[in-house]
Amino acid sequence: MTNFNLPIIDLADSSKSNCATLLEAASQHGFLLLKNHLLEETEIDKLFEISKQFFDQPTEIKNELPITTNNAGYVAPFVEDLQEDGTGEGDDKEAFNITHFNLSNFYPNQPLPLIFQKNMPFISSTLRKYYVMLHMICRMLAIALDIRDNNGNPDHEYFVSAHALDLKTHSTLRFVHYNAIDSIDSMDSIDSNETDKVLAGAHTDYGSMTFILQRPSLGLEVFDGEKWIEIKIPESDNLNEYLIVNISDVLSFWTDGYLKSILHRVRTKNERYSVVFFCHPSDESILSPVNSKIVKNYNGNCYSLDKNGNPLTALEHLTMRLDDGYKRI
Ligand SMILES: O=C(O)CCC(=O)C(=O)O
Ligand SMILES: [Fe+2]
Repeated sequence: MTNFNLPIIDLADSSKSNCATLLEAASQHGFLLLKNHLLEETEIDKLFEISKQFFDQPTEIKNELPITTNNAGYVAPFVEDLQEDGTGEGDDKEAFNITHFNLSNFYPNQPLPLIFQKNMPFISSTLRKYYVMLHMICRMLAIALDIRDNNGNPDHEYFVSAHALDLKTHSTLRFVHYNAIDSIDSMDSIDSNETDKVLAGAHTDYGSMTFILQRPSLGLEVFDGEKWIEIKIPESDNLNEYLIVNISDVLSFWTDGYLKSILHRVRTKNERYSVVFFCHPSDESILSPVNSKIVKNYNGNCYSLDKNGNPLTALEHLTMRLDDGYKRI
């Protein structure tokens, strides 16, 4: 399988030329690596510790708060099927979703297992940092796209405003655990030439952008239109140097497809943990293309309409995608 070195974007550099570099990465590849991001090594370690503590528990305990139709709680193996083309058998992974945040204090309005409850002050402080990074990236993209308001004046806060902290959103923090393949019973179903197995089916993400942390650093693959490509993270002494960012559906709709929401999946035989933060704009955000010359000239015709021909809201799009992914609940 081909490897792919993701473009690296320095979050500490807000110069106009770096905004343009970010836009190019987001429009060419849809996946990128952030360096000089805001998460400390100790924080990332702690997120994975909390995750392991939760998933190490017996199934009955994990299942005390099963996933709800509005995406909160524990996702047992095979409950979710991310594979978009309908050929999937369900994902052999388990996850816990924390969602419905009150963005003024980053506490969720959902019942939580004890392990997450105990660590909520820490988790909230991490979420606050994710939002700072989200806003920085939103602003850089808007500058590079040179978004204008109705009067033709620069509106470089357009994406930031859609993610304002006083709005209702479905941003979601997800802890995911993939089993090692030799502990999976269904070895027969694995192609004899293949040592790895798809553990999260091919899909695009539903929000505006996604931040991904993974341990170990392998298993993520993106589809380049013809073939699957394994994402390679550059060797570094510092395990936490890079944070993966994945441009998702909402930013793609807002830019008429100029920014790419790329099909991706997880395929590995190793035990793997990931901590994924799905950023969503306010539920009411309209998913129609922004006022930008670059977007107009691109003319991608790439956004969804409802049955009356109106652009979808972020919540309508999310609800549609969740219904599709959780056929089993
Ligand atoms: O586990 C990962 O690294 C990413 C999983 C994923 O793509 C998703 O849950 O949307
Ligand atoms: Fe994803």
